[in-house]
Amino acid sequence: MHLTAENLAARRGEDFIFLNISFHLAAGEALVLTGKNGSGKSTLLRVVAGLLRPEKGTVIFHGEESREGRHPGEVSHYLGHRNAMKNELTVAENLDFWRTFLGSAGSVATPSVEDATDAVGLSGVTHLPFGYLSAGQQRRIAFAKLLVAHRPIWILDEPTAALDASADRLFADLITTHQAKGGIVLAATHQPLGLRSAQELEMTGFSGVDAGVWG
Ligand SMILES: Nc1ncnc2c1ncn2[C@@H]1O[C@H](COP(=O)(O)OP(=O)(O)OP(=O)(O)O)[C@@H](O)[C@H]1O
Repeated sequence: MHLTAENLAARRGEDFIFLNISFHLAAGEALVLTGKNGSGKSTLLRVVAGLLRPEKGTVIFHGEESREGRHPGEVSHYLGHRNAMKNELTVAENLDFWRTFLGSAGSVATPSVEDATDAVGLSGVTHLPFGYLSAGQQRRIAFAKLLVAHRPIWILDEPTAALDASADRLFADLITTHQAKGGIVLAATHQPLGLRSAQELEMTGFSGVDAGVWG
């Protein structure tokens, strides 16, 4: 299993945000994107997730079940800045929706909604409307979405924003467990996540493109 990006370039509006980005991630490996605000981290993650079309270049996932390459967006979880949950639905209804909607890639067993909320340190909240939870609790439930449906690639944009120190450690442990099972992780972050087998890519944004940083 591996994920390969070759010579990716993306534009927002008139400007190129990055050019010639290439990377290769094998099973169990992670890519951590760093760089200042506006440097293009979210843009690159959205390209890999299939939410934005690259201006040029390719990104392809090769799984174990088939020799054919697929777009990684088909086999990824994307955790963006927003939590992608409905405030008026309960935690259980939200997670049930995602479990059904996403299905499971492959035949990997996934935890129940209750077990997934336990795993993010929030037992006994599944009956509450999502909107009743605090910002940090909501982020934890958004993370539980990654557990209730199996996806080999996790694409995480600032996953630990709004979290306390214990949640930081918990997320790092869940990500490490995903990697240990052969999962691939791409994460944009302003704070070290302490991931294992991680490559770092520092994004420089439009000014970097101008200065020829990306060659
Ligand atoms: N929808 C859009 N239309 C035009 N430009 C955009 C759009 N979204 C983002 N941009 C621009 O693209 C550049 C890269 O933004 P991006 O969100 O990828 O940065 P980032 O590194 O993730 O930043 P942050 O650390 O603040 O989350 C910025 O200059 C931003 O203004």
